[in-house]
Amino acid sequence: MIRIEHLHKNYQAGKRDIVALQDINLEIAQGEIFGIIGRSGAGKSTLIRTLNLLERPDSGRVLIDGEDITGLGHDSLLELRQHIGMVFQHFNLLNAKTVAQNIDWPLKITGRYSREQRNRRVDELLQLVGLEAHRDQYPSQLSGGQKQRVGIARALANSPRLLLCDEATSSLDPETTQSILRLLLEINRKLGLTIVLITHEMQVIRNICDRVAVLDAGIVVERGTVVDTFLRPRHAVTRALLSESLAFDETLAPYTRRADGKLVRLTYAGELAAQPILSQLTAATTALATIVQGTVSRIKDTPYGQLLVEFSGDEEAVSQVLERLDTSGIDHEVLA
Ligand SMILES: Nc1ncnc2c1ncn2[C@@H]1O[C@H](COP(=O)(O)OP(=O)(O)OP(=O)(O)O)[C@@H](O)[C@H]1O
Repeated sequence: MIRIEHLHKNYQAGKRDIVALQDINLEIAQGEIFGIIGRSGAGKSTLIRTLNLLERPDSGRVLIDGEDITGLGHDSLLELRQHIGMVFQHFNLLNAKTVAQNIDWPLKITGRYSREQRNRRVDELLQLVGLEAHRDQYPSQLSGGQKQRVGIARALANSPRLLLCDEATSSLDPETTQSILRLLLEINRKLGLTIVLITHEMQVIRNICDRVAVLDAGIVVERGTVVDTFLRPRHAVTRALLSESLAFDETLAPYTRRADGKLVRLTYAGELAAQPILSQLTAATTALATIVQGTVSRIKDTPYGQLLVEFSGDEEAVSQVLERLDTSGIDHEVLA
């Protein structure tokens, strides 16, 4: 649906040339939620803004449904932007207008609809984002989460093909973030809408994205399904962003290790997460399994586990467990 080819973008800051994007190549499929994550200054905003040409790349192409949008003239670009909704970190609402008027605004400026048609559409959108009771309030009377719901309804007004979210939850508290993420997921599923979002929070990616690209200094350093990227991060930047992932915490060892066994990191996902894997690995042996550290949780709809386990006891029994691990389908690494 979206193809980004050899995208480059530099900024000029005085005499300095700042490279914001370097040879970005990405494909984003129809109906998926695609996340772009990176540290501050990585180029995320620049990249997402090239998808509706709020930012013009210096070279490269952005194809949406096969059409190269970088070649569009002024009128075609305005037309295109009606089909690409955008949600902003700071909401960007019109403060002198009510909730309903804010949502109506993009409908009104097309000049295509009667007042009655617009009212009907605004009612539908208010219902979709759960703000029926706030129709006639002003942005100053709303919470951050409610403001973002208005922002989302407004972005959806013209039934876009694509929704861009620029740090849509970064100004919200964790609970409100979750409710906005649930809303985005619901919209994606109900409307089959493609969503591209940028964030610096892995939590956002983990909760709703299907695939992710990790951006660093204007370069895509890693990309893949969220499950794969989270459970098997390859690049140091991804590992650093994954602060919640299971880095071995040295300070735990004296408390939780028996210190005479093999310390093994186990990573598994999907059906394996519902299996009694430790019992199966040690069954009919005298080996003991001690959990040193661990997480069992989910990435979007995929359950997973990451455990640090010490297998101890009789040497032969421990070897037998390690052999079983090799044929188990569980990713594992013997650490000590
Ligand atoms: N208008 C501009 N003029 C000059 N430099 C810019 C401009 N906009 C962005 N930059 C620079 O380009 C690089 C990428 O910026 P960008 O805002 O895309 O990163 P980001 O990943 O979105 O960062 P943040 O998470 O802090 O918003 C940074 O070095 C930034 O300072």
